[in-house]
Amino acid sequence: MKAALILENGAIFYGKGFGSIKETVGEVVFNTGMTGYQEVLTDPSYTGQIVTMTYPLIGNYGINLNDMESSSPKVKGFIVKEKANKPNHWACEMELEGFLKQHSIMAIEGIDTRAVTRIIRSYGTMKGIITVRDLTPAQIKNKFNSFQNTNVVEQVTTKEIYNIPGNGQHIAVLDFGVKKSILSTLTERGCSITVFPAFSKAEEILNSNPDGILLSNGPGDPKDLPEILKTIKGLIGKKPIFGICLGHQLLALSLGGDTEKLKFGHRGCNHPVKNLLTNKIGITSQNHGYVVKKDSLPPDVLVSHINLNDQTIEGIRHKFLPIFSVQFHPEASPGPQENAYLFDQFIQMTKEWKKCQGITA
Ligand SMILES: NC(=O)CC[C@H](N)C(=O)O
Repeated sequence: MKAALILENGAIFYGKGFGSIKETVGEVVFNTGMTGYQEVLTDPSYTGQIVTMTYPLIGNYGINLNDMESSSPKVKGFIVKEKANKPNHWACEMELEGFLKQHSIMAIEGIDTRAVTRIIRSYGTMKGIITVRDLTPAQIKNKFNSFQNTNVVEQVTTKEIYNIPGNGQHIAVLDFGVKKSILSTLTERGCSITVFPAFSKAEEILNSNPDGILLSNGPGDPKDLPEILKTIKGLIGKKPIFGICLGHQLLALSLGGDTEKLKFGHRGCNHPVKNLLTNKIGITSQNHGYVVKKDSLPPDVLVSHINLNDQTIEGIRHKFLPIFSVQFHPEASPGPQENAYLFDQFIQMTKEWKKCQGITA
């Protein structure tokens, strides 16, 4: 069925609708990964966003239940150049189209996604509509005006506390839309995990007596979450803390720093990041539209990592407290796994902290 992608700057691209045919509006962002579309679709941090993949062939290895980053796709829409109709992979359990249909996600194929990307790179991230109707200019304007990407963390956080057993360190994960691979990376290291809803109080989290606290990734603007900042302020100095992506941004805000929106964000699998403490460069997986503002951090917090493409802040570390965070995704999925050492550092930090507290590990 003929469908159109309408961008906020007036550009219209025509293609073919697939998945669940229904109108959708969201923030259009591009991802430059050559593979990993399933992890992208199911990463809760994309809630409210229409994702366009720059790589021109999507769906060629199908969908498998192992690579889900959450129980269902979270994107608001999906834009591809060519949808592969006959996936081929030993692990393939389903086709992309059926998967999107099953979960009511509208997608469009036949779009020059690199042209869309060039528009976003020039004008900045903007809203978009995927539709099969002929909308009038007034209808388009209305659709754009009525879409705001707010209250997204509450859509994806767990409603209930739950535990994942393990024999190692006890980690409390504050779930702002946590990716499954963050939990599995901790599980692989033997951790016992308690996952808390995003709006839990600091007291509740501390009462579970964790060895460390992980602030997860998640969708939306960190400044929309003042309640969570209050919680994090109540955790700082009490336990070791590790923040990832939204968790990193929230941590920076809680420590007195500031965040801002990037022109078009970082989403892909090959962003070079320099660890300023070791001088080593890692290739990282990324998905973020906001960033910690340069020179906004208080004197007791240092910048530990920077992005070598645009020199933005990619990691911070407290000078005295066992607290650090990164903007990129050390759990990868999709992307290179060479940054998983950060999980080991965090676990080591929780052990040392315990010793300093005079508690035998
Ligand atoms: N992956 C994430 O946690 C994203 C963080 C935040 N929503 C951003 O876009 O910057």
